[in-house]
Amino acid sequence: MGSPVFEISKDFVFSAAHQIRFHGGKCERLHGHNWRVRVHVRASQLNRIGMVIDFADLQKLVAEVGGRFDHQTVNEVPPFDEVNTTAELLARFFYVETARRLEEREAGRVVVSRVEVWENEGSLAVYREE
Ligand SMILES: Nc1nc2c(c(=O)[nH]1)N=C([C@H](O)[C@H](O)COP(=O)(O)OP(=O)(O)OP(=O)(O)O)CN2
Ligand SMILES: [Zn+2]
Repeated sequence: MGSPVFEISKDFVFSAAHQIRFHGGKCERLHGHNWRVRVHVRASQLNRIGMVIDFADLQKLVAEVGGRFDHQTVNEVPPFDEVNTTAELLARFFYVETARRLEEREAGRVVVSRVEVWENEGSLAVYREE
């Protein structure tokens, strides 16, 4: 039998405007999305009450990372004043920032496994590290 892995995820939704620099098409013009960010985290060992981490605590962590974007122009919010605002790069940002906070809180017991970012119902980018 393989070693056990538990995984949970939490969604965070924000509404914001952006434009994709150098796109060369319509997405270079300012437009908006209701972005959905799904952060998946995993652990081999559950906490003392049988959770990877409480959904509510994960929600707080992800909201700390993503709250800065809500009802803003993403291109004006660092680091996206210098980094392009693609779903791929937003996914990487949520991954790195959530991973840092989880490490501080859980000392390595819980790690981010992947981050999914939807720009709309049919357009998804995934970031993970191998
Ligand atoms: N690989 C990526 N491609 C595109 C990105 C991206 O982040 N990564 N982003 C965009 C634009 O932000 C655009 O607003 C979204 O594109 P799209 O999903 O094509 O949106 P539409 O509303 O035009 O989609 P339809 O399903 O065709 O209506 C572009 N590409
Ligand atoms: Zn867009």
